[in-house]
Formats: sequence, C-alpha cells, structure tokens
Amino acid sequence: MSKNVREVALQVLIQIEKEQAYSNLLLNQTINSGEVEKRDIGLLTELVYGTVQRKLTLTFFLTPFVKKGLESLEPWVKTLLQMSVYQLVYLERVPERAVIHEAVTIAKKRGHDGTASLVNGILRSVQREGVPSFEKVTNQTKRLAFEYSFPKWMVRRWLATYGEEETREMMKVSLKPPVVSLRVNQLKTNQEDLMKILKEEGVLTRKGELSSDALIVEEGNAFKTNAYRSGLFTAQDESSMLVAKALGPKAGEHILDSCAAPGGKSTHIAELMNNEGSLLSVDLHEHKVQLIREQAKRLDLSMIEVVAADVRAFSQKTPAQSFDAILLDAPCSGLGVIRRKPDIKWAKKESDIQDIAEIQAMILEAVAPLLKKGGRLVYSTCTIDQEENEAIVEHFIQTHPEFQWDITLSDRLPEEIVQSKRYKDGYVTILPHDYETDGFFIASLKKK
Ligand SMILES: C[S@@+](CC[C@H](N)C(=O)[O-])C[C@H]1O[C@@H](n2cnc3c(N)ncnc32)[C@H](O)[C@@H]1O
Repeated sequence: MSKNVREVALQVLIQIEKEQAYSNLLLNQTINSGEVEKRDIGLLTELVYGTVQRKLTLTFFLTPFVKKGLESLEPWVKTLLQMSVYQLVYLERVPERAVIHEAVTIAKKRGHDGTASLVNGILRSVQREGVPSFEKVTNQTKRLAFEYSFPKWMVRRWLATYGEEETREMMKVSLKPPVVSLRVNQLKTNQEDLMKILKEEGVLTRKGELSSDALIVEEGNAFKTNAYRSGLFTAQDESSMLVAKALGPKAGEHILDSCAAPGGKSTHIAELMNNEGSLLSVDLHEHKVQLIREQAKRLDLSMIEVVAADVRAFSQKTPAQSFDAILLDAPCSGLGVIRRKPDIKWAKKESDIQDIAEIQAMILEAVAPLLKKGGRLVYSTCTIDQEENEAIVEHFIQTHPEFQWDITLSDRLPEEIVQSKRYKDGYVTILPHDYETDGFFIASLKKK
C-alpha cells in the first residue's frame, strides 16, 4: 500500500542526514520501491531536493521562532519543520493550512501530543509573522550563505576567486531543478534521429547548447525506453561531454582512462575512436569497473578493457610511454555538480579540498610517465575550486619541464568556450551558470 508522501519525504530526508546518503540515489530507490503513488513522485522529489538544497535558508527562517534554538530539537523534528517551512515559502500551490495540518499529524504519529503542539505553534507563528529578511544580515558572506543556502566556507572561497556577481549567479543556478541530458551514441544514430525515436517512445527532447552530441530531456523517462536498452545514448552532462572531445582520441590509438568509473567518458572516448584501437579503463574496485563493463556492453563498445586497480600502483607495473593519450578525470570535491547533488554542500568540509588535492597531484604524477612523447594528457574535474584545478596543473607544468600546455585544445572545444573569458591557452573552467551545465575544469598538457 502506498504511504503518505510527506511522511516518506521526511523519512528520506532523515536518512540522508543520518547516513550522509546521496539524495538522488535514495530518492530513486524510494521511487522504484513504489512506496508513493505515481502522481506524488513530483511532490516527493520537490520536497526532498528543496529541503536539502535550502537547508541553511530554512534554518535561518526558523531560528527566530524556536526559543531554545533549533539544535535543541530532536533531529527529525528539525527536519520536519524545515520541510514544512520549505512548502510554506516556496510551494505556492500547496495550501498553508494543509502543510501545517500534515506536519502536525506526522509529529503526533512519530512523537507525542507535546511534539505535535510544538510543531503546530512554530509553524503557525511562521505563517502569522512571516519569515525574517536577509537584509538584516550585514556580513556579505553570511548574507549570501543564508540567502542561497551554502556553507559559509564555500561562499568565502568563491567570493575570493570569482567575486560577488559570479558567486551569486553560481549559487542561484545551483538551486534550480537539474536537467537530464543525453549523449547521442554517434556510432548508432544521430541527434535528429534520436529525437524522433525517443518521441515515438513518449520522451520529448531538445538539442543541447554546447555539444552536437547532446539532447536535453523535456518530458518522460528516457531510461525506460528501448532506445536506451539498445545503446543509442548515455546519460551525461553537457560539460562532461567536452572532456573526451578535449582528449581528441583517434581510431587506432592506445589510450588510458586512469579514473574511469562509472564509464561516462570511457564510453565516449570509444565512440569517438569508432571502437578501433585500444582503451584501458582503470578504476579502484571491481564493483566500479563492472559498471564500465555494463555500459560498454549496452553500447556495443567491445574495445574497452577494464582493470580494477589503484592507478598509482598500476602505473608502476606498466612500461613508460605506453599510451598516445591519457585522461585523468580526477576524484574531486564535486563542487561543480551541487545542482544535481545538493548534499555535497553539507557533506564536504573545507579541509577535504586540501586532502583531495594531494591525491589529485599524486595520481597526475603517477600517470605522466606512461604517456608517449608528443602525447596528450587531459586533466579534468567536476569542481570549480582552484586548489583542485589550476593549482594542480600549474604546479605540475612548473615541475615537469618535459610537459607544456597543449594550445591545440582550442581546436577541440566549441567556439563559444574558446572565446569566453575563462578560456586560457591549455585550460578552461566552466561555471554552472555559464551554460546551465555542471561546473567543470578541463586542462590539456602535451609531452614534448
Ligand atoms: C570523477 S570520477 C570518474 C568519472 C568517470 N571518468 C566518468 O566519466 O564516468 C573519479 C573516479 O576516480 C576513481 N579513483 C579515485 N582514486 C583512484 C585511484 N587511485 N586509482 C584509480 N581510480 C581512482 C574513483 O573510484 C572514481 O570512480
């Protein structure tokens, strides 16, 4: 039997908080379990994403109404209040009376009469008096953090790197619902044909902005189609599609994808190589490389060979200069994909940046000797933090005279990116608001 959608949403939110689980994974699991009616899936998604995304703003709104402070409440009560205020402030189509009534019913069921009356009192006060204004917060970092619901350390770093206007735009776009984009498998179809095929299966799409390989889903579930099962496309963000292009793989070459799972870029590389030559895709664990195998099979890409290994150890056992090109799509803090994974805002700490930057530098150091003279090495991340991006590649170039910036990168990226102020000879940062895609960093280095 299906359950009350708000109760399920609260349960998912509690689990995200407790287990630091990813909201997209948990939400998909819940939807697939059939716990809520089909017609409630939209509301469930909105409640979960909205509450996670706006957590700090919702805390700011609630603070004046909880005398002893929000932290004095049981965690589930705090989450219930946040979810309810989210509805009061942001979901105009839901009547306020219904929001409060549902919250009180859940509070009574999960707690006792006292909890119900506390929740009732707080929400009625919010309804009567309205939420506080951001204007009162005079400190710039704090105000932006509350207004757009980002941790203060992130706001401070972005302000220092990008200034107020860009930071504000970046945070604003991260609060929008994410888009689903598809990469056309050019070995089997093309953009126009795939649009028609998907339409016949009830999925409406439009062409992407940046890539001739991209379709954006406007309506329907593209992953429950025959087109998906028969390998006509792969789920991939548009900026992510630029990475394999930046590598410029050619049929017949020997390529290493050194951090490859779940295989989004490996499969793209194989498609660009017409499935001819060799592509070795390495990732840490067997269960991770299995994901690459599954995608390669679905897309009919037989050239991909997978290896489960720490690429640092793998490179020590591999002869130097084995590959024509290497992709290092490094593990990173993921600050460019907050729109799709809002939990990243709360799960990451500032100290994580330095820790992950050390690993990125180590992996780059380890794979560099495997590149042939004259070969290309692309370093990419889905973060927009300079410590994980420019700082890594600039230090690498300074300490490795055998490498230089690959200025031919401009030939392999779309004109509008090459013309943008963020393009430098050899690398580019794409911010989430530039083209409403994930934030990405792509650098190309050449071995002399
Ligand atoms: C950003 S993800 C790669 C995404 C992938 N390129 C794609 O497009 O689907 C980074 C990957 O690096 C892997 N990784 C982290 N440290 C590694 C190491 N030392 N050796 C190999 N893989 C590593 C992680 O397991 C993770 O799957």
